[in-house]
Amino acid sequence: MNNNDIMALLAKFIPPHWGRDLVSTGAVRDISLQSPRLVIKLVLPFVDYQLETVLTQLDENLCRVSGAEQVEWQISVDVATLARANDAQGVSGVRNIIAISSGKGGVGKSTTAVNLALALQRLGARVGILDADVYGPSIPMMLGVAGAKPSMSDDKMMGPIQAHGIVANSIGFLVSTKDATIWRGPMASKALTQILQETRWGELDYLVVDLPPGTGDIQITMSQGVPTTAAVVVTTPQNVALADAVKGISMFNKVHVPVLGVIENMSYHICGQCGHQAELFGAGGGLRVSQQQQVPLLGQLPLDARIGVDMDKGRPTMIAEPDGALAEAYLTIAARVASGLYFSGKSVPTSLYTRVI
Ligand SMILES: Nc1ncnc2c1ncn2[C@@H]1O[C@H](COP(=O)(O)OP(=O)(O)OP(=O)(O)O)[C@@H](O)[C@H]1O
Repeated sequence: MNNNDIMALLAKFIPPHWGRDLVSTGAVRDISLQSPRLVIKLVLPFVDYQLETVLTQLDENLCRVSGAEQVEWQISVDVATLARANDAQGVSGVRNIIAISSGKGGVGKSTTAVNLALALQRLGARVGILDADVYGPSIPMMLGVAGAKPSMSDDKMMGPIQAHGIVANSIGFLVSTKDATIWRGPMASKALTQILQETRWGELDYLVVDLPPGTGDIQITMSQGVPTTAAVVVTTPQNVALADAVKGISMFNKVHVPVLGVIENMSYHICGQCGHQAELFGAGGGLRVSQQQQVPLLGQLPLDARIGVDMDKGRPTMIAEPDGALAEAYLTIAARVASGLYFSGKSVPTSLYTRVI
């Protein structure tokens, strides 16, 4: 067997959510013929969805080249740490921070952030979520842990709340919304920095940060105070939301945070009775924005009553219906976010960036 022939086959293969092939990504770690099997060991620098299924397309050719009768793919994940977009101090143990924002309120940013965090976890990552939405912290309720209080240790570090396999902290656990609504930008930003730095997150591959909606001073200060790796913008297809999504993308461009793309939420409605699909808020808006702004459209999610109902019960759709079509949509978006993040920046040594205290 000639390993070069096998590497040549692998080097031609670009998996669906990837920007590059298996070999140049550095994912191929070992190839060995253990007759009758060809064993290929991959270590992925980001989580992916359904890669195993996709890779079987290569099996026939790999068997022909190697003389093996079957291919065994051994896949594990070691999420790469990407360089941060700004000089803000890194967070102990946290490899990458993904900011979720929306130009306009009420477009489903928090709902999407929670399901995205849970989808990343399902794909094998260690995930945390920080609810930085000072003016409407909804994540405690969405995760079914409203009223919980982070534990406090002697060194004044908070222990995050555990929910559905991820860890969470929220301004909502710590101050009343009434107190927070009168905060101005610097104060909101200070509270965010504090909660970010003074939580014992543990080892995380991705920390998802749910920013308050809008593109004003508060959001700018906040995005500068957080050692963000990249951002995602959530919008609905309505013109007014799209205009604000463009403002959101411009804001991140101004502060040099890479935008991984746009998620269009409430894109269409499927009638529960007859299955008819209706574009209530107009069609193609998210795609137009993504093309104009030259960022990917990461996915479209339907307006589906179950998404809201599940959230209200504290069991997000990713948990309530883990094998349903909606979960599949979130998993696909999560895979695009994870690979987009990896390909958007420069990998750095994890040990330098994620000092654990
Ligand atoms: N795809 C969807 N289908 C149906 N309902 C949805 C969907 N996405 C969000 N919702 C519902 O819309 C409402 C607003 O969602 P959410 O709180 O996530 O928005 P937001 O953009 O974070 O709001 P805010 O600007 O207040 O932070 C919630 O009641 C939520 O359950």
